[in-house]
Amino acid sequence: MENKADFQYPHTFVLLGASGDLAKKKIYPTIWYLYRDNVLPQNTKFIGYARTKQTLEEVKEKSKKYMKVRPGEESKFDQFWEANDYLAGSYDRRIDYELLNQHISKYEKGPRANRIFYLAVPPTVFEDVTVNIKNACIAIKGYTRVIIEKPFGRDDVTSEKLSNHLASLFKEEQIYRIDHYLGKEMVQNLLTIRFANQIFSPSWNRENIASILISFKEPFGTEGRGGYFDSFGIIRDVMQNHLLQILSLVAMEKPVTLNPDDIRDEKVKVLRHIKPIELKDLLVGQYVGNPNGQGEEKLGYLDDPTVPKGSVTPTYAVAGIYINNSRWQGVPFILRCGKALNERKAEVRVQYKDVPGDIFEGHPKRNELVIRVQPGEALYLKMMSKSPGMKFDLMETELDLTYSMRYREADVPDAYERLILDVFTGTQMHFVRNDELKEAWRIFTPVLQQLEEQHIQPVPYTYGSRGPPEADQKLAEYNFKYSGSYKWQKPTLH
Ligand SMILES: NC(=O)C1=CN([C@@H]2O[C@H](COP(=O)(O)OP(=O)(O)OC[C@H]3O[C@@H](n4cnc5c(N)ncnc54)[C@H](OP(=O)(O)O)[C@@H]3O)[C@@H](O)[C@H]2O)C=CC1
Ligand SMILES: O=C1O[C@H](COP(=O)(O)O)[C@@H](O)[C@H](O)[C@H]1O
Repeated sequence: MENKADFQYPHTFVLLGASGDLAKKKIYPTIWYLYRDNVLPQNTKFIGYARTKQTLEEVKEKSKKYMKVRPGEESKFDQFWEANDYLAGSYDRRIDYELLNQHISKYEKGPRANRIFYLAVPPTVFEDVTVNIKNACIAIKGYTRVIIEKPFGRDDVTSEKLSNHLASLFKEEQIYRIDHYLGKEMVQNLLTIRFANQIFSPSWNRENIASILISFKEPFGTEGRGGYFDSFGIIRDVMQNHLLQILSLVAMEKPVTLNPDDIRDEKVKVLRHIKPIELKDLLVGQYVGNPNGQGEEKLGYLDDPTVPKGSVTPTYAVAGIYINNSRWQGVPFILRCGKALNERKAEVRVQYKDVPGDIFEGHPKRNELVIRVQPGEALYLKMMSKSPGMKFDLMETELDLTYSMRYREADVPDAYERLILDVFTGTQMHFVRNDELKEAWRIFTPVLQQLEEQHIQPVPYTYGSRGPPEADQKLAEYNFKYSGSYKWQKPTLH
């Protein structure tokens, strides 16, 4: 870790947008867990900043219900809030940031002091906030780092404008672009699975792999908050960032070292081998209410009063992507994501080719390596085996690494905990670099424009279903075979 030596000095973590939803639901709980677990620099001050005039006690009241406090941790929880302050101020007036600067400076005794700014603010105030941080709040005795959340623009042009703006204020190493999927255990494990196992490396290519499905499913819709979602849609919300990031980790070449820039160089390289997606590569859907469902399930996307009438914004999408390099040419990477589906699930399915020259009557099913990101981290390899006993039958089975069974004591931290700690230690391995972002928009912008300009009608699917039936046809077109015969024998404990 780069900056552990710095941990002896004062640090200030400024949460801009401290009155908002993300702050109360995610960021306050995360900094509390990091504080509780004693992994942050001892002398860290947390300052919430937002326009709302409120006391720290009110901030605490609003976020308390999202923060787990286990028995025996009550006094530590009180200490955490003692390390907090709240300051009300505008986002656009320099004078308010000068006051913020004075406030931070009070805690910065000694030769060195570092500052981290977390921007949990809407994109509309983004430029004002960053300019004012630069003009009035830069650390003079240590580093200044800024953490930013998506959306990083809504197409190539707006994203580049934002990147240029940021680049005019900060060096790339000061900017931490969060894609919280990069903080998830199994996404971080991809590098290890791929490059620390000789068994996978030689078969990870077009000679052996038929297709790769990278999938995100969520069992709830927009639930009255579709107004924001409608201007983005599922492709910008999930596919262009989370799923494409996973794709680049699954497909990239081995980096020279584990240095963050070596890894990100390889991620960019693989993205550069992908042509912009075309309409023919895409299927989009939008959920409709389920008349037999309960509560929210009865409501379709267009029933959400915050969604414009007749909106064609996709809430579901499948895209087939080809990587035009010698490892992957001809292998479809299928990205699939949707809201209001039958389950919460994010996973990667690496489907191997059919066994050539089959000698078995039962016909072997394809091997499939499943990397389940959530819920319940797991890695399992579906394979064929002889059925135990006198018979000589083929049987589908699996090598199963289910984390909850194998690592009972392990505490898998939340993505945000890892990522915020990474900012303190200065490791950018799990953050999105400017050139990765540029490539991601290059791949998706043309098709997003075509969807909007041609007003492409999404295929309807029912709330709580697996998505539009047409999506399975699309998967089959991209050489993803579902046999439907696999039965998982859930292990029983002895
Ligand atoms: N360690 C563990 O926890 C393990 C758990 N299991 C569990 O066993 C169960 C089955 O294993 P799994 O690998 O999912 O194997 P299956 O081959 O049974 O299912 C794979 C997935 O295919 C999708 N599917 C269903 N119908 C179709 C269709 N008509 N066309 C295309 N795809 C379809 C479903 O996901 P979707 O709707 O997303 O398309 C399904 O989850 C799962 O619940 C799995 O979690 C298995 C092994 C280990
Ligand atoms: O970035 C986003 O991710 C969430 C899903 O995150 P998860 O960690 O719960 O899987 C999604 O609900 C949201 O629409 C999207 O913006």
